Amino acid sequence: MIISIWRYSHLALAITSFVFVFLATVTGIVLSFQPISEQIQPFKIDGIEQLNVEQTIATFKKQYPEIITIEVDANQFVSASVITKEGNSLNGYFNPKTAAFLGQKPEVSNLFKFTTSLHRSLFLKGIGRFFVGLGSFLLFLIAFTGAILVIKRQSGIKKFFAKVINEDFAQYWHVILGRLSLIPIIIITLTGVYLSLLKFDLIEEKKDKHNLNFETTTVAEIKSETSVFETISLNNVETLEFPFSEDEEDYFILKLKNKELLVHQYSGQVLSEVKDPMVTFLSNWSLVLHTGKGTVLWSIVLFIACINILFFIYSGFKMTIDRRKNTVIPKNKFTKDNADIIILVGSETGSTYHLATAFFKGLLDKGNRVFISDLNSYTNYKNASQLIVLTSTYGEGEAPINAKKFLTLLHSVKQKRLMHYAVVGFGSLQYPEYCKFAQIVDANLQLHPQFQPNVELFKIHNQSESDFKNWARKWSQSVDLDFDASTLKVSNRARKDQLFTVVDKTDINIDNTFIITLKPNKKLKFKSGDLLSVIPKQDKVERLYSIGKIDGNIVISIKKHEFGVCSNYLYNLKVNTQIKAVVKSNTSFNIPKAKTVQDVVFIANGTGIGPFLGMIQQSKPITKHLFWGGRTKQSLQLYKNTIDDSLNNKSLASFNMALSKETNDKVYVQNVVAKQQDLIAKVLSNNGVIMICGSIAMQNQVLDVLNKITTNTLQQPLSVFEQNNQLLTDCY
Ligand SMILES: Cc1cc2nc3c(=O)[nH]c(=O)nc-3n(C[C@H](O)[C@H](O)[C@H](O)COP(=O)(O)O)c2cc1C
Repeated sequence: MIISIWRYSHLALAITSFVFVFLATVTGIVLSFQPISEQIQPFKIDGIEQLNVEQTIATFKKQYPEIITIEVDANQFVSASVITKEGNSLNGYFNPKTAAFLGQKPEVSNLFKFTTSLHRSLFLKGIGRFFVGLGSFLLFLIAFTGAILVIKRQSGIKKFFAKVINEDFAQYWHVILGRLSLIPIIIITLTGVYLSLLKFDLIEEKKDKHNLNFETTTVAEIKSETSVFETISLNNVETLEFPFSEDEEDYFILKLKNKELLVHQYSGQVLSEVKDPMVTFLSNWSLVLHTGKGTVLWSIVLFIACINILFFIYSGFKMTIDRRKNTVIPKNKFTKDNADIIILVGSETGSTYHLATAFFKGLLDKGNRVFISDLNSYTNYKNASQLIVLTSTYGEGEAPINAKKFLTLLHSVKQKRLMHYAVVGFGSLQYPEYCKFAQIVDANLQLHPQFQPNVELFKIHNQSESDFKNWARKWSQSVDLDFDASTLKVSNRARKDQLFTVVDKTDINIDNTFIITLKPNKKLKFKSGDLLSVIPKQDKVERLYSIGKIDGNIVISIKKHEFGVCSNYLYNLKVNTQIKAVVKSNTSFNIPKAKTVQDVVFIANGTGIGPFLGMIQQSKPITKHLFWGGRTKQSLQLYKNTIDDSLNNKSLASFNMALSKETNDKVYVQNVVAKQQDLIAKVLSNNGVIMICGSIAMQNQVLDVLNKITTNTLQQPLSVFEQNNQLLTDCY
């Protein structure tokens, strides 16, 4: 709940201040170039810190009979106002070492003038200034609430800069850039607020007055001490006003960075010194920090910070819109009390709702009485016999936002009927506490007297649709429901189709199978085991194909079904034509990293070999073994060259084949796996991985065989290796 307060505050502040922040940022980007454009002008003389004021006055006096002022600006350019020997007045930049005139002060460009007005007051004078000041304060609050959100997300201030897992572009960069530009943004906003308060006289700059009379100046002339001008280097000067006349009561006014001195014009003694109040010190620093005046480096930091603010506006709103789009609970047809099946969803950013909704609709379509809600709405259900919990995990193994109250409710709400339950955890293997909250929910339901499990806790990495369909299949079998999980229609999240060119397509073989090779038209990152999503125009239903990557192309092995809409569509594509599709990453079925795993066993039947065709060719220092089941020797022809090449160049260590229609004794892939139990046991005990792709029927048979092998030879059930992520499946 707490995190939601901070998130809503962050969002509410962003929405209310959007216009001002946007305008201030865009103008800020333009204005950050002003100090840079000033610094590149040719008026800077190196080494002015080695000159003292005495020397400078002497140099100027040699050249000009009368000097009115000398100034040193934030860029360390020296300007002066003098009268020449010819009696002309000369104003502009000078070389303090020679008193030579360098040029007139250039006019501030119209672009900077215009942008400054817009930045300061939106051309609305006082009221505009007020709103800009307010906008600056709101941006400070946004940065502050953002920092709190990062602390919460990272589970503590100490982990503020710890690694962030990249699951979503907008979210990842919002956090990464937010952390990096937090300090500059806080500085920009606080100095902005300070400067506004100054403008409205809400902060008063009370300067002390000099205490000087004629007697002081006369006494000063008598004492012969060294001139103060000799002790002050020129770069510390802001302005030096020369005496109005030669009368001894007229003096120099020397404005330094932190004080003002009145200096006797003949003796060089300090007649009076007034220190700047704290307010002036802060005002000067605020101006420098807010505008970058005089420093190219800080101007660049300000520029980058402004660009980041624009990115935060984009990524922040994108995340909000995505979240809103995602977290729509579908309309219930049945009430909680007249439904038989209750689906409760736990989700932080809404992704789980896609699969939950598809499942809910699939069950409804089959005439089931289903009710869906979020986990925080858990209550008693009069007629329901099945509870399904679909929940993600957040923070460090914590409940997502709409599930925080669930565990308390579970123990306080009295459930009159005995219910069967199933829990599906959605998470990411990149987090150490993988699907932890689902585990906690499952453990609590196990201990609850009113609940009985019907399938084991099921964990899903990266919202894998195929894994979810596998679970849905298992669950529907366990409750004896006529439900075809493969027909679940999952809505397409902001689908961005890409173009692919058909570069090769084989004829169909004896089993009506063919291989299609597609080349992405644009550079695309993908791996063998990822999924190609195709939506044929005819029925607009998404199909997912496991892909292999060979020479940067996508290779798919497809069985052409007589009335199969998508398989016929793909088969009828001609070489060099283009198709629209999307590659979906499927990290739970990519070949593991060679660092962690040394041996991998691939098991497939039929077209399930597709992703493995890419994997066996990869030249990773992993020992790879392939088991494949087909019907006849001819069935192998499609894949033979790739397998032979891989065996020849040793990227594949062994190949075991089972042919079910070649001889009378039907041999299936699970039979050849059973014969290689030593290899399987060695791979699993060596922390290796087994990957299975193909039909569900084959998967079930293979899992039985594997379980026997692990139980007999390693004295552990297969589930132990499954929990250890040593068993990866992608079956349909
Ligand atoms: C900040 C953050 C923390 C996460 N922590 C975990 C975690 O501890 N364990 C885990 O398995 N997944 C974790 N995840 C991954 C999410 O559970 C996963 O992305 C899930 O699919 C999100 O589903 P949802 O959008 O429905 O909440 C985390 C994600 C984020 C952004």
